[in-house]
Amino acid sequence: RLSWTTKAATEAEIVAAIDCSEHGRAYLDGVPVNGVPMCECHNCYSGPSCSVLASNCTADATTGDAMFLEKYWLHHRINTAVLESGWHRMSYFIGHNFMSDELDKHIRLLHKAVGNAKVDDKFLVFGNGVTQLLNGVIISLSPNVTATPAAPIKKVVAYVPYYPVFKSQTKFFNFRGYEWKGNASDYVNAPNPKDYIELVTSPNNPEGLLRKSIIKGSLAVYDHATYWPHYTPIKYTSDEDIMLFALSKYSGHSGSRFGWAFVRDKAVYDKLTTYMATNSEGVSRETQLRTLKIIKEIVLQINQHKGTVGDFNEYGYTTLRNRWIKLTNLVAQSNRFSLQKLSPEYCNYFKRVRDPSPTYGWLKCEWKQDTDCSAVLQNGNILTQSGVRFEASSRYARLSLIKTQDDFNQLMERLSILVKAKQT
Ligand SMILES: C=C(NCc1c(COP(=O)(O)O)cnc(C)c1O)C(=O)O
Repeated sequence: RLSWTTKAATEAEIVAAIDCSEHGRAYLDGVPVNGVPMCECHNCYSGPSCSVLASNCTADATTGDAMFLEKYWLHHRINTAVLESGWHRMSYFIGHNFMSDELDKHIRLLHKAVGNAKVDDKFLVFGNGVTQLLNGVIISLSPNVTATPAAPIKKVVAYVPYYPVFKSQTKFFNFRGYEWKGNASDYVNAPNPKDYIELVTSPNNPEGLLRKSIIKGSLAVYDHATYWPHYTPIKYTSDEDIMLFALSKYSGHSGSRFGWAFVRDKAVYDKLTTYMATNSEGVSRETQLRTLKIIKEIVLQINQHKGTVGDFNEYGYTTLRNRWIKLTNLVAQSNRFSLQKLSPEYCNYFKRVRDPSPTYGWLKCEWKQDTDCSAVLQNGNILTQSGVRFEASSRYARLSLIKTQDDFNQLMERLSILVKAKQT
């Protein structure tokens, strides 16, 4: 018989039952109205229960907020709810280097079940998202210019188009041991490749192609934020010196701020754990508990229901594949736009050829006068990220395909008007 947990469980179920018309959500920590957390509505919706749809509202396809996975967690609510006591892990200390041993174990089990990364011979470091680990890894690979003033500083590069945070974060922290040096393709034949920290995103953000390092011998950091079956065929088990993974992209829990790094080299591991201790004393213990719960459910469903929609990976892939089919069919109706070319390929996880299901549409404006694609789309009430942010041409714009169903529907409605327009 439950006792002290009844109140918390009851509160959680009352809030979960608040009707937001499927166009929003109420949360335990939401702003209360008459003592009840208010509905937080999806884009274009408003009103106490998110039932009012603004006419001609602007679609927002800017962020990689993987809310398309929310429905899976609603279906799997029994195995993934976490009730946390008021005294849960109050101490600074947990497991090893501020990391839960149990979570370490289950992350490794997850990769073995999916087959996307070789993990047995590598150290594992948790971070507050890949966002925190990225700077941690760059600093860990760079010289301490105070201790070793003669050591050459590292040149941080990425092959265009690349994830804009690589440049903005590296320039923001501006540590003396490294500097941002731009497009990796400018240094392919560098005489001193070990001086280069090459950020390799695979699959790449924005267009979703699998990538490998292009500077032979560089210190390559593989950002595998989307190297999961939702987004790409698992063509090989990645076995790189440094590999980064993001819970935000895999399970959709961007708000939990959890990422992890597999590191082959012990010295780099030690520097990275020192960075994590110095920067934030590790990752919130609440987040580690929540992440463990989510990953345990994913592994359980893979073991019990692989290949059905009960399998998280199948659910994610099927949902995104359907969206990609709708988008490509719409864009094909005119010569105004084109999308990245992706082909069906064999996937080692699904053990079959699977269709493309990328995270983003990498849209090109083909009409001569449409030189600023993001502006063309904004004039059509669609917000996107301009190709310029990725150091690509302004003729490109990135469309996020992973937000809520409402977001995707609004994107498609607005885009179909632009597709049907006649060239003047
Ligand atoms: C949210 C977006 N990107 C997330 C992202 C991240 C962020 O991961 P976090 O674990 O959420 O911090 C890291 N690396 C790549 C290649 C990414 O695409 C975006 O591109 O809109």
